Amino acid sequence: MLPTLLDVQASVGLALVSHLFYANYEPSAPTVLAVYLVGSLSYLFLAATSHPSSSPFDWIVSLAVLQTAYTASLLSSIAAYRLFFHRLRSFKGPSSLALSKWAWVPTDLAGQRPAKVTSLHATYGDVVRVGPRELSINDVGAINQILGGQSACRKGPWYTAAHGGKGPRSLSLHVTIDTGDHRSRRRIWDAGFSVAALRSYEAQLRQTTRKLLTQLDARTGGEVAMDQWCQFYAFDVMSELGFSRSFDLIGKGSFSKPIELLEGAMQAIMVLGAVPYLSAVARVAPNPIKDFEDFTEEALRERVGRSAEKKRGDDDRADIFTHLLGEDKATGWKHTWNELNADAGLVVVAGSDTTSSVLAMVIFHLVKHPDVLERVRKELHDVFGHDYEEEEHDLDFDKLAKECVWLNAVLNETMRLYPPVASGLQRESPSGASSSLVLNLKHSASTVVVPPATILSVPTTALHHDPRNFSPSPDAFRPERFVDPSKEERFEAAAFMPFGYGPTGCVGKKLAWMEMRLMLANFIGRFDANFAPGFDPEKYVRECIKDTFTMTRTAPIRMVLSRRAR
Ligand code: HEM
Repeated sequence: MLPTLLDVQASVGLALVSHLFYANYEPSAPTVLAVYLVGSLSYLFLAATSHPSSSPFDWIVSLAVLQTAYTASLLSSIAAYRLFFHRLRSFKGPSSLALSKWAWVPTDLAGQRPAKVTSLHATYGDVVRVGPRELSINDVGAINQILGGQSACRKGPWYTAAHGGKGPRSLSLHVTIDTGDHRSRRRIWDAGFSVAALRSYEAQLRQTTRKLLTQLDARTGGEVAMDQWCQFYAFDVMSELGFSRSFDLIGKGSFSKPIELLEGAMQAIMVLGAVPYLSAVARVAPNPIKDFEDFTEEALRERVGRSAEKKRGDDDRADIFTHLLGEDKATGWKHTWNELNADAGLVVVAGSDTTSSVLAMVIFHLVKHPDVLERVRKELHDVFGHDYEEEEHDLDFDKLAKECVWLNAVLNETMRLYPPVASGLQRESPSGASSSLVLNLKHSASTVVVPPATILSVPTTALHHDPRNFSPSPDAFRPERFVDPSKEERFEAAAFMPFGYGPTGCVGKKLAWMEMRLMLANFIGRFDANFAPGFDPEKYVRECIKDTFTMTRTAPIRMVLSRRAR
């Protein structure tokens, strides 16, 4: 028994009807699978009742023919629609990306999305179609309109995919899409990073910095994986300031298993975020970061258990959870257990990979540019006196921020060259039929009309490396551009956005700055550093830096430290 021509035509017709339906009500992966399953079982039932003399093998062959006709027609119809009829059809970009976001998977697996987006803008211009319904806008004028407080855009489907299908009141702040909910929660978070809160973290920050220096001291003369020590430092800081409990990676001098798992899983999050269908499938697979989640949940449980001691004043250390366990005074919003749990993971992830990447890369660049290192060191001596590198010398946070211009410039320049969150942050324009968004582009002095329900991003790396924003030599490490921007050919301050922008921008920015300045100033004072024998910095930059939403490295930055003579 083979299907008749009429059967095949019916399959093709059904595919076209499905496409019409799918175009209006974008289905989830389980819905698509359910349609296939129900359709197939119904066909088998019909075949069995109308052709009882044929064998089950014949019915299955017949079903396979019809399924192939259905799938091929559905995919062809979707492809033709996306290329020739879609509301974004007039925007330039590679056809592969207009057809499907699956085309991003090889690039994301290689961790090269920021470089690829930058090269797409060089080829196609400032507005590029980078997905069936997605545009990348490489223009400083679009930042406020897409990410700013007045923007009608909200977080895009990447964030839904990244939260792995958790229900409402179970999400972390970062993946909370509803703007009202985000605002209430953000106010609670903001309290944890207020001036007073940051002051209360200073002593702990100094203590962790001392611990790091002591451990590095013990390793002078031998080889150290400098980037990993920066990670140990940042993870310990976040566990201590997050939950008043140390992961103690610095003490152990190695990663614990949950943190290692987390690092491995970041790439998966990047790929799954690009292709939401994949994330639906991944949801039924074993959770790769279960150990990490159990670990942060356990830390949270212990922390909540200690709340009573803190209230009694037996433990007066303040931490970020002191604030997250409170409520928003304006709306009375109080976090659920699942939200607190998700935020426990967020504290660790958001605060660690980012800060550690900047520290690793700034030390890398200072070793590569000894003249700049000397400049920073001289300034530290001028500000703090010649004995500032003495042990236990507590550097003043305000002086580090306000008087150490070169120290701040090298950190800024590192974040310009290697923003730790390197790809554009995804937002979605409103979906109502009359909700087109008109963006005013600065460089081309033109406007672009963005159709409703378009996914948008402003590509951070492309902006940071654009000669129209930073000149001369936008790809070179030139911290002097931040020392005196007025002397630069081009310095577009608004195009520098390593911490994101607007109401969803980085809540931990000030803490990150305190941590980075303190660690770097102390490190520079105490150690001379060289690349380890055989380490090739040029090759390292070319081959070992990957974007997995936050920056990761595929090999250690090998250095040899020596203690500076007093
Ligand atoms: C150099 C260090 C850091 C950089 C470059 C950085 C960068 C960013 C960026 C670009 C965003 C926006 C992400 C988005 O819109 O999807 C963000 C958000 C966030 N960051 Fe940071 N970050 C850093 C350090 C920290 C630290 C130390 C913390 C402390 C916990 C932190 C906590 C957060 C949180 C909670 C969010 C989500 C904010 C929200 O959705 O309202 N970050 N960060």
